[in-house]
Amino acid sequence: MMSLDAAHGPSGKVDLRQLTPEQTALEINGLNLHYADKQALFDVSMKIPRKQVTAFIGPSGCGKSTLLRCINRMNDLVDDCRISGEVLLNGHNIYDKSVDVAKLRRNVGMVFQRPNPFPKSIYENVVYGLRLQGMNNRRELDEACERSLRGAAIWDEVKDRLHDNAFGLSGGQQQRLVIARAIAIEPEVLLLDEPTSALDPISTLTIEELITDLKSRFTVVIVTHNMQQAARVSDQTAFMYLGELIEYADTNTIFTTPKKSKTEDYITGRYG
Ligand SMILES: Nc1ncnc2c1ncn2[C@@H]1O[C@H](COP(=O)(O)OP(=O)(O)OP(=O)(O)O)[C@@H](O)[C@H]1O
Repeated sequence: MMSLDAAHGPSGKVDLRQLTPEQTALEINGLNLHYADKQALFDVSMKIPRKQVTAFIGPSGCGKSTLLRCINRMNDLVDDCRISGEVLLNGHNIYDKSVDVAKLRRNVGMVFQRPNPFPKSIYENVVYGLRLQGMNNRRELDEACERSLRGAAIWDEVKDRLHDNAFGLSGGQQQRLVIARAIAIEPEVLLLDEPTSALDPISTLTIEELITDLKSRFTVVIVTHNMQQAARVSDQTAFMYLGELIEYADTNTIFTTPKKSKTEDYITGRYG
C-alpha cells in the first residue's frame, strides 16, 4: 500500500500537475477581473494545494492582491468590479449565487499588510469572532483564546496581560495577535496580504516561522513583495505580471530553474 508520504512525494510535497481533489483546497478557473474598464486579471487558472503555503509574487500592480482578494470575495466590496470565471473551494464555486459571503469569509480568513487589532483587550480581540458566533461560555472562550494565541506564537508574551489594550503591543506582536484572531474561528484557508511589509526584520522572521507552523493546520496563501520571503516560506510560487499568471511551480523550481524568461528576469532583479 502506498504510504501517505509517497502519495505526497518524497518530501511531503505535492505534484502541482497531478493534484487529486483531496489535495486541492482551491481551484481557480479562467478568472478575469475588471475594475471599471481596466482589466486587472487575465484568464488566471491554478490549483492551490491544501495545507501548504502558496506565494503570489510579481512587480507592483501586477494583480497579486487582486487575485488574493478574489479568494474570499473581498473585491465584492469594490464598486464597478466585475469578475468572470470560477474560484472553487473544495470543489464549490464561491461565486455561486447561493453562497453566503459572511460564512465564506469565516472559512477563508484574511490578514492585511498593517496590523489592524480592534480597540479592545488582547483577550477580546482573539475571542471576537467566537462571540459573534454565539460562544459565551467563559471556560470555552478562555481555552480558545489560549489555543489561538499559542497557535500564533504569541501566548508567552501576552499571557500575563490578556486584559490590556491590544494597542499596547508592538507592531509585530499586533500582527501575530491579528493572526490569532483569524485562526480562533478555525478557518480552512488563511490569506496573508504582505503580512510583514510593515514590520522590522526580527518580527518578520518570527512571522515567517509562524507561517511555516500554520500550514500543518491551514491552507496558507501569501502575497509578498519580498522574493527571499517567498523562497523561505512557500511550497509553491506563482509569478504574476501585468495581470497574468506567467508561471506557477514549486518554489524551488521558480527560484532556480524557471521556464519563462519573464520569471527569470524578475527573480534575478532585472525589473521589479
Ligand atoms: N480598488 C481598485 N480600484 C481600481 N483599480 C484597482 C483597485 N485595486 C487595484 N487596482 C488596480 O489593479 C491593478 C492590480 O493591483 P493590485 O493591488 O492587485 O496589484 P499588486 O500586484 O498587489 O500590487 P502591489 O504589490 O503594489 O500591492 C493595478 O493596476 C491597480 O491600480
